[in-house]
Parts: sequence; C-alpha cells; structure tokens
Amino acid sequence: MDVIVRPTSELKGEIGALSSKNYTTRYLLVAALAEGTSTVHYPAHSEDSDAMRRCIQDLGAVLEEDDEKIVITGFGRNPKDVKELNVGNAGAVLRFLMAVTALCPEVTFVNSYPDSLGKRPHDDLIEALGGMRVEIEHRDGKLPITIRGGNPKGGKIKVSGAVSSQYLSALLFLTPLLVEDSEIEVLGDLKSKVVVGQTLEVLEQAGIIIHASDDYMNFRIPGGQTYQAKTYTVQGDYPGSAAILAAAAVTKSDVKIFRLAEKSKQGERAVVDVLQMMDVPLTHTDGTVHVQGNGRLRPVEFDGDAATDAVLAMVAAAVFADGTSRFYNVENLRYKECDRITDYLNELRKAGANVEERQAEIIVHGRPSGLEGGVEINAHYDHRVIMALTVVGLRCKKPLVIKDAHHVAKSYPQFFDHISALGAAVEWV
Ligand SMILES: O=C(O)C1=C[C@@H](OP(=O)(O)O)[C@@H](O)[C@H](O)C1
Ligand SMILES: C=C(OP(=O)(O)O)C(=O)O
Repeated sequence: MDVIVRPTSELKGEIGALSSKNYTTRYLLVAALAEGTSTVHYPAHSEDSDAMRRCIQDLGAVLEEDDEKIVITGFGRNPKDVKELNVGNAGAVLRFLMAVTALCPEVTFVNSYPDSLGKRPHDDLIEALGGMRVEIEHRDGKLPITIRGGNPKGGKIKVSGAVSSQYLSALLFLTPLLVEDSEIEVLGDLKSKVVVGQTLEVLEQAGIIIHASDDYMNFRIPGGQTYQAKTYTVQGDYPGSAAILAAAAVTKSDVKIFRLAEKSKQGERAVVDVLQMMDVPLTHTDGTVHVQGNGRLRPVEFDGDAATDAVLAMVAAAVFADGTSRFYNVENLRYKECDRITDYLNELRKAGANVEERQAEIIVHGRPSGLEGGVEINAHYDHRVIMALTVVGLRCKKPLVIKDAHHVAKSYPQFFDHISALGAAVEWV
C-alpha cells in the first residue's frame, strides 16, 4: 500500500509515544530465557516485536496476553527442538536468536525478506559462534542460516563490533547460560555502543551478572547463571518518536509527546538535544517533549552513531535548515533495512533535496524555502525511510507518493494514524 503525503503547514495535538521496540525485544527474550513466569507491561506491537514473540513461542515459551501486558513462561536454557524460525525483517531478533539457538541441535532461519534482511551481513557473529563449538551453514554470511549447536562452549570469545552492536548483544544474552565462564573481547570499533547499554540494563534486571569494562570492549561473564522471572515495564520509543518530533520541527506546530523518559538509555534521546541545537523551540519535562515549531531551523553537526535509529529523521529536519548540516560516523547505516546513506539520499534527491554522501557521512545543504516534491518515493522496505520522507513531504510544494509505505509497521504501525491525528495531510491509497 502507498501513502500520499500532501503539503501541511501546521501540526497540533498530543500523542503517547509508542512502546520501545528495542526494550520489547529484549524483555521478551530474557523472559523466555527465564525459568518461571515473567510479565512484560506495555510491550510494543510491531512486526519486529511480533517476530520475537512468535519465535520464542516456537522455541517453547508459553505466552498469554491482553491489551496491556504479556505473561511469559520461559524455557530457560532448554529451548524446544524446533527446525525452522522466521524472524521476518527483524535484524536484532535474528542476531539475538542466532546466538540463543546455539542451545538447539539444528535450527534454520529462513530468508523471508530477500531484498532487505536477506542482504544484511552476519559474518562477524557467525565467526564468533564458530569458535564456540557451533556449526553454521550460510550463504556468504547471509540468510538462510542453519545453526547446529546443542553444547556451545564459553571461554575466550572475540567478536567484531565494526558493523553492528547486535552481534555483541547476542553473545551477552547467550553466555550467562553456558557451563563455563566467558570473556568477550570486542575487536575493532564498536558501533551503536549505546545500545549495548540497553542490553546490559535488561540483563541486570533479569538477575544476570556481567562485568563490563567502561568502554564496553571487554566483558567477563560467569557461566551457569539462571535468568530470573521478573516484571518489566517497557518505556516509550525514541527512534519512532524522532520522526514525529522532526515533523513538528519543520512545521508551525504545537505538539506534545508523552512517555519519553528524560533519563532513558536510548541513544536516540539525543534527537531532543539535536533539535534544540537547531533552534527548534521545545521543552522536555516529566517525560513530555513539547515542540512549538516555527519551521525555522539552524544547521547542525552531529555524531550520528550516538543515535543511530534517529539519524534519518534528523536529516529530514536538516533538509529545511538555513545552511549545511553534517551527520558523521554513520557508516553502519549502510547495513540496515536498506543502504540508509545511498538509498535514502537518492529518495531525498528525487524530492528535491540537496544532499551529498561520503562513506560514513551525510551532508545536507538545507533549503528553507521547501522542496518541489511531486514524485514517487521507493521505500526500500525501510520503515525509517518511510517516516523520514513523510517529514520531508510535509514541506514539499507538490505531494509525495511513498510506495509500499505499509513497511512502516516494522517498528511503528500507528505512525500514519498518529501524524494524521496531529493534522498531517496523509492518505493511504
Ligand atoms: O540491539 C538492537 O536492538 C538494535 C541495535 C542497532 O543496530 P546496530 O547495532 O546494527 O547499529 C539499532 O539500529 C537497531 O534498530 C536495534
Ligand atoms: C535497523 C533497525 O532494526 P533491526 O536492525 O533490528 O532490523 C531499525 O529499527 O531501524
């Protein structure tokens, strides 16, 4: 399904933030790894969180849910001997479960999104697991992937963090369950380092002990641990809310988003600071971000690795700034649902934006007078491209048609409902 985004000058109203995708996937997983019954309040409902829900059920967790919570009885360190798992298009879910299914005799992860997740690399995790007595069959580091485990070993483990932090997080979920102690050394750079903080926070809440160096490059994990059954509450999601905040920043607006904790470990919380640096009038108190935009923005320079899933939304805002913005240290955006540098900038250019790419940088020459628009946008299966181009469409002179906009449901199925409730002229066709 496609969406038409028509020029919209004003946004007004209040919404509750969607629930965090990254915390939901983590809480569901630690609940499944626990022996006993855990409760997750306010879980996200999106394709990615549903993928984790489906897979842990396939692996033997028992779930009961109502509108507000999921009650999960875990399988502990004994997942069911399942033959096949389908994670949809969810990268983090795939990587976390590639590690956890090392406890199973043989599981194949199918390739249901050949043009998106099917193109993403998993070599660094495959290599690390390979050194842990796990045999892996794969197509050049990509899906479909078969994991033959059963009795993985700990000890000294090395993993590269240069492409994704998800490989390290995956090993942090698995290693506490191993018989022996483990030491994980991260090789090269560690990208999206802040997300590892979310993994450690959740592991600690689940009663797991991990000794981490301050720079997250070395870890000591005692073996033989048990995940405890607990009650968790999922916080609001900054990466999805970043798109709504960017939309409020590029229009004349009076928009409030509730449930965005000031003290969150989500790196994308930085979107609030970045918009402030861009002179967008806003306040952030008691978990509410209140934007009173006037459509005028100053350019900004920002290390995007600190807020990886909000970069596209911030770039969309910078498209209308009165000068040149630069988002650097963002190479790993190339290894997401699409190449979020080349593919995304091509779509922005179609709409009329003046943008340049480097291997690890996005440069935006702002056009405060707005863009021409009047074109069709290829979503590249990417929810964040869809949301960012919606922001841009609000300030195009002619409508943008976003093809296959239903892929927004990967993280934020209610996105178009929320933005239209604020007054954006968007329509499904
Ligand atoms: O661990 C996680 O849940 C995630 C880690 C990040 O990926 P990378 O570490 O690959 O950048 C982020 O972009 C993704 O949306 C979710
Ligand atoms: C990249 C993302 O997710 P994943 O890596 O889990 O597919 C995202 O949500 O933007």
